[in-house]
Amino acid sequence: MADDAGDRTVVVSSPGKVLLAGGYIVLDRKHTGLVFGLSARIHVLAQEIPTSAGVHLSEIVVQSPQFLNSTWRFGYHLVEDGGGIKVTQLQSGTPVEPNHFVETTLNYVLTYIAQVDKSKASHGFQPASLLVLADNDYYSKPKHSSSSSRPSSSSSADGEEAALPPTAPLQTEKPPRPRHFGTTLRNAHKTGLGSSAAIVTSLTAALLSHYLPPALFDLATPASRRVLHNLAQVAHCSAQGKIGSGFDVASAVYGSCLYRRFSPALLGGLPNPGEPGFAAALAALVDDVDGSRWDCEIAKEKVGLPAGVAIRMCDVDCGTQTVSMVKKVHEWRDGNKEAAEGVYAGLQKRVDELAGVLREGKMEEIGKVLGPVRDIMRKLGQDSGVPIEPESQEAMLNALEGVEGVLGSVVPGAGGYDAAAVVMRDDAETEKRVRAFLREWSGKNEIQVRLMKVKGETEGVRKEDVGEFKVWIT
Ligand SMILES: Nc1ncnc2c1ncn2[C@@H]1O[C@H](COP(=O)(O)OP(=O)(O)O)[C@@H](O)[C@H]1O
Ligand SMILES: C[C@@](O)(CCOP(=O)(O)OP(=O)(O)O)CC(=O)O
Repeated sequence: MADDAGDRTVVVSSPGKVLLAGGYIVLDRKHTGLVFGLSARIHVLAQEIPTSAGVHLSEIVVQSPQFLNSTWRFGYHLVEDGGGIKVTQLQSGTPVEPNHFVETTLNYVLTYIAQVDKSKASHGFQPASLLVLADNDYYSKPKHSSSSSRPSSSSSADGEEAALPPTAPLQTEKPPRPRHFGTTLRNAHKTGLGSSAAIVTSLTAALLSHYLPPALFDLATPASRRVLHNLAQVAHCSAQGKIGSGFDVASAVYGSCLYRRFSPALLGGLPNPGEPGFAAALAALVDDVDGSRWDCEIAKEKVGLPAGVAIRMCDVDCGTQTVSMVKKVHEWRDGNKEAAEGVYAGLQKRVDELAGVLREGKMEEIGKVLGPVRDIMRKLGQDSGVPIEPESQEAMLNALEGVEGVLGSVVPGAGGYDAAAVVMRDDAETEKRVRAFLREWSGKNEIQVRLMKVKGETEGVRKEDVGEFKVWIT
């Protein structure tokens, strides 16, 4: 193991997101969306893998100890003709399902690192272990589990302990104890907080911080955060099939902001990983030395939250397909240009108003601007034949808005059946009333809705104190 191994151990975390207003319109560069970061974070701990003298290992291992069968081992090689670093998932023992977002991120980030630090291209990468720890709100509690604790060894009938590192996590307070969900990642029920953007961002930041010297990458500097943003956007877009506006990666890096997307054409000329010229083209795009390529706007100063007000998320026990919803809305927009322009401009006006009201702390006006946001989203859904604010959500939100302390509500992001955002007074009494309301509503209706712990928060990516994660360090 290298002498400076201790210094290379790093923990980075990024927040989840809620697009409070601006769904669909934010896909168009003419418009903006109001996005808040969330207190639920995904942490990635990067550390060297210690090797015995004489043993040569060239592996990068990514593990998600909260899920079954979630250790991904990768070998890597340098591709000729400037094709960059390509990783290959290694299988041994029980076959492990590929993790497309992780694999894609490794291809992009290792290529970038080898391009800016030539010693990596010639001498290779020291083996590294990357541990992913997601705050529990990213996934619904497994139905059979009664408490927040990780299963004990004795309760492990299905081999889930095998996914855990040798030193078990025992911390109770900070950071919150990560739950084992007792399932594979594929079968986990996501709550829609933006896990892929947060993991791609944290993994990218952890790899850059772990492998590059501070002179080349230091998360504390605006220049490095720009590199992180650009690289994470490119990797996430590639893994996602270039369909999103990138608001989720922007908020994972910068936290809450009014977001205007980058031109989709920006990524058009980039070869795929492994293709000739990929490495140089990627580094040029990410570094964007003259600042001419990345035209996204991330306005943090336009976003705020009045003291005593919280944005809270409700998890609704139903699924929603963002991609097919976007496709249908776009079909409607393309066939009804004039009407769509009116609806989009109307929503933009409300997005700006909402940002202004929240920023200026006008608590009493929050409901007055969120109401019209809901009306426009509902109408957009009706016009395009997409359940953006379906009747079941409409009825629930209308009733929820009658609970004392609730200032307004909205179906966030693309809308649909799976989530609701509530802007409410940030006190225990309001929380109690909201929980009681949701319990009663779930009892009387055929949906299960629950208030999650997560709250809107303004901070983006950050380095964490490694000492708080020492039980995970091997
Ligand atoms: N804890 C985790 N560990 C490893 N990969 C994860 C984790 N959570 C999410 N991912 C990655 O993100 C993908 C989920 O992305 P996606 O379906 O777009 O959901 P979301 O809307 O939450 O971003 C997973 O398939 C996996 O590749
Ligand atoms: C439609 C959108 O404008 C907003 C979607 O927001 P969600 O928060 O619903 O997104 P997912 O987490 O991917 O389901 C698409 C976009 O801007 O990427």
